[in-house]
Amino acid sequence: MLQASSNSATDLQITRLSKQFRGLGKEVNKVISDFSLTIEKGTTVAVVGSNGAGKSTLLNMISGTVLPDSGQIIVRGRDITFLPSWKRVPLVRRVRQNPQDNMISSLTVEENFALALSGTRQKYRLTPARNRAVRDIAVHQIEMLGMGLENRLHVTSESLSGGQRQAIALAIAALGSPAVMLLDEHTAALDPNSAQRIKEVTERIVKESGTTALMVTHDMAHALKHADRLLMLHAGTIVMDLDKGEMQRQTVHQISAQFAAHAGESLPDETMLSAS
Ligand SMILES: Nc1ncnc2c1ncn2[C@@H]1O[C@H](COP(=O)(O)OP(=O)(O)OP(=O)(O)O)[C@@H](O)[C@H]1O
Repeated sequence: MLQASSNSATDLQITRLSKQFRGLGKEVNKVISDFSLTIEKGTTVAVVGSNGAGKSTLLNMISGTVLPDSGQIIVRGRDITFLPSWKRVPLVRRVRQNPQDNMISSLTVEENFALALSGTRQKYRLTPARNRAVRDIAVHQIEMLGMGLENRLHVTSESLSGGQRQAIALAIAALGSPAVMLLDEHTAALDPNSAQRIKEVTERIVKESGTTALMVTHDMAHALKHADRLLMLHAGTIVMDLDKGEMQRQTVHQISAQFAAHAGESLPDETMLSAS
């Protein structure tokens, strides 16, 4: 495996990444074009933008479910650009929008932990579910959530609410403090109260595990409150990149007006809804 050089303060370094898809009529859709990004260790970066801007495709390439046409992705100094997704597990974790996609519904919470733990050693199997050490780790992770879910280790994940599942998914994603956590609209499918709870839990989990988070969201208020940096995407490129100071100095409407000036179109209604 190629060991790429990168700054030790950098968790994620993307260089000149491009991806295009071909339609049935062979028309080419350039989804991500010449995309470069460097993220400092422990930073939470929110990614917002137009519909179809390429946000999910970007996360897919970092998690390895889609391979880029060109460019390079380096995580903690390791070139993962073409590494199979399962081999990225120790470095990159993802929490998806739909709670059902984050755990195996028919397995208990403890078994889901066991599976995830064996995956970090790249040998997926359930045997460790009977292991006391797995239980201790699961309890420790669940305690971090502060939601009183410690007594739910032996229920199947399908019997948990959507918010409880997303919370457990975050605790599983934080196992072993991965370099990068990808949060893919992970509160979008929840009712407002659960979404608010999960946003707070996310901030705690991300900070406690010292991980770098890349958080795709259509919730502008969430992005401004919880992120250290805001990237705004349009047509596969970054049209705005604001640090915390710049995010705090401007109103949501100023940011949105700047986006419209750069992108030639307004942010989607659902993005502004949360901030109005
Ligand atoms: N596997 C695929 N095959 C063909 N086209 C794809 C594929 N995946 C994504 N696309 C196209 O790439 C473009 C970007 O899609 P993507 O899902 O990355 O956007 P997004 O920014 O996440 O959008 P949204 O905010 O609406 O979820 C869209 O035009 C989409 O149709």
